[in-house]
Amino acid sequence: MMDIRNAEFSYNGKKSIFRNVNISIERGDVLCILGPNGTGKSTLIKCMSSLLKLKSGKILLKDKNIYSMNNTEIAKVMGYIPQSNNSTFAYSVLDIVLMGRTPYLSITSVPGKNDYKIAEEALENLGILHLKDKIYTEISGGERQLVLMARAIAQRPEILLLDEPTSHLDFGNQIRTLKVINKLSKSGLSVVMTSHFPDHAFLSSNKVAIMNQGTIMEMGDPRTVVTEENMKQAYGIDVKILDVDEQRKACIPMQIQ
Ligand SMILES: Nc1ncnc2c1ncn2[C@@H]1O[C@H](COP(=O)(O)OP(=O)(O)OP(=O)(O)O)[C@@H](O)[C@H]1O
Repeated sequence: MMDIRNAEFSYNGKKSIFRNVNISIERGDVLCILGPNGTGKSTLIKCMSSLLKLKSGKILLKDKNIYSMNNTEIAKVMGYIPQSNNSTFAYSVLDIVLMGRTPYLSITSVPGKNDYKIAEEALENLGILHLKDKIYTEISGGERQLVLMARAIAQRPEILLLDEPTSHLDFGNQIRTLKVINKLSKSGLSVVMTSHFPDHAFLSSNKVAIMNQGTIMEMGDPRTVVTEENMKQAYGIDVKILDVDEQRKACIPMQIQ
């Protein structure tokens, strides 16, 4: 679905934010990118979305160089939700979600019955159909995050890039969002998300990458990558990884002195 080969990026042409990044994302993969503040997770996701151009290396989306594709071509395959979610215009929630259908409309056409159905289904899946007539700028930050997720789902992409999708969400909505990601990945959607919560890697991902000091420190199955040693190396803190049950693990910070 997506291949990142030997990627290097720099904002000013001099100091690299990251280098030697190699990632392969298959159909149905959920890749969770962990790592300390400022290590380049959002920058990498922006490169994957084509918003930022690599200094060197390649990003292939379904075997095509992403930088040779136009926006509509990309939008038919990829959804991207950035970290910040501001809007200046007083659109309704339903209008915002309908924007996800734009790649499928011609310049002169308006959304049809089927587009409304898809948009309402996306809102319902995330448990926020009741917000559909509210004004986007008048709902909470967490609700906005869910609305943008609904918009990306309504876009029916094959790969979804989510920059900290749970950062503004309450505990219930964090779990609900991870469940939706799980469900969508089972039907073939590939997801790349950044997170500050190692537990989310256990809950939702089949792959995890730890970004540290400008490169991918380790990548693979969450159980082998999210270890006490790697958490210490990446974040400089002691944690205990506990078996919660046979299926699940939890990453618990050690006592704060
Ligand atoms: N527009 C920009 N111009 C120059 N440098 C930038 C720009 N945006 C980010 N950076 C720098 O790039 C580095 C990586 O930032 P980035 O936002 O990708 O990190 P991150 O891992 O996503 O951090 P966080 O977890 O805090 O969101 C930081 O040192 C940051 O200061």
